[in-house]
Order: sequence, then structure tokens, then C-alpha cells
Amino acid sequence: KESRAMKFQRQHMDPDGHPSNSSYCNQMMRRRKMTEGRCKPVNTFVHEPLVDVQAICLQGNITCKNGQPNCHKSSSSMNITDCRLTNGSKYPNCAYRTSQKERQIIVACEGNPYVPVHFDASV
Ligand SMILES: Nc1ncnc2c1ncn2[C@@H]1O[C@H](C(=O)NS(=O)(=O)C[C@H]2[C@@H](O)[C@H](n3ccc(=O)[nH]c3=O)O[C@@H]2CO)[C@@H](O)[C@H]1O
Repeated sequence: KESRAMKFQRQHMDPDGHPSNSSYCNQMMRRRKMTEGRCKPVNTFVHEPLVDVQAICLQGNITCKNGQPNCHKSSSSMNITDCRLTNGSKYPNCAYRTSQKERQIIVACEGNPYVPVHFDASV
């Protein structure tokens, strides 16, 4: 069974990648298995080293969107790509808009070791 930490990495980590073109999201959402059964509406990939994203868990606690207190915000902005389902998209042909951004990211951390398990938002 896939751990929550590994699920976070599958869904959100792409340290060496970068959206060279508009099909980055269409390819990556399939490759990382987020278009099976349904098209995941929104997903962010982070183009930073895993250790830098794991270090976010050492930042001060902030409240997550779901009210839990185990979220943390990156101290600096990070290179990310937002993938957002387009209006005309029809399962199983999940069509995404690819947007590259520099944002601080907010993740939820859990467990021992205390690592990212959920992507909450970018700001
Ligand atoms: N505090 C917590 N502590 C621990 N665990 C927590 C906590 N909170 C949730 N989980 C868990 O995480 C799991 C999960 O998949 N949550 S999810 O909200 O659907 C993820 C969002 C995110 O993937 C994506 N998104 C969204 C915005 C954006 O900019 N970029 C972007 O990628 O969209 C998704 C839907 O918004 C679920 O098992 C839930 O129980």
C-alpha cells in the first residue's frame, strides 16, 4: 500500500522537471496516475529538491484549509506548476491548463518522520 508520504511525492514532486510546453500537465497528470476514474481538477507540481520541500515541515505551524493545525508555509517562493482542468475537458480525455509560477507553498505534515502528506495551497 502506498504511504501518504509517497502519495504526496507521486502527486506533487517533480524536482528535475519543468513545463517545457503546454502539454506538461496533460502528460504528468496521466503519468502520475491522477486521471484514473476521474480527472483530478487541480494539482500542483513542485520543481524543487525533495529535501527543500521536506524542510517546510520545520517551519511554524499554520492552520490548514480544513482547520487542522499541521500546515506549514515555505519560507521562500518555489518554482511550481499548477495544473487546472479545462472547461471543455471530458473524462477520460483529461485536458489541463499548465501554469508555471513562483509561489510560497503550504503543505500539511504528519508522521514520524514528520513529512509532507498533503498540498494545501500556494500563496
Ligand atoms: N491538515 C491535513 N493534515 C493531513 N492530511 C490532510 C490535511 N488536510 C487534508 N489532508 C488529506 O490530504 C488528502 C488530500 O488529497 N487532500 S486534498 O485537499 O484533496 C488535496 C488537494 C491538492 O492535492 C490539490 N491542490 C489544491 C490546491 C492547489 O493549489 N494545489 C493542489 O495540488 O487539490 C486537492 C483538493 O483541494 C486527503 O487524504 C486528506 O485527508
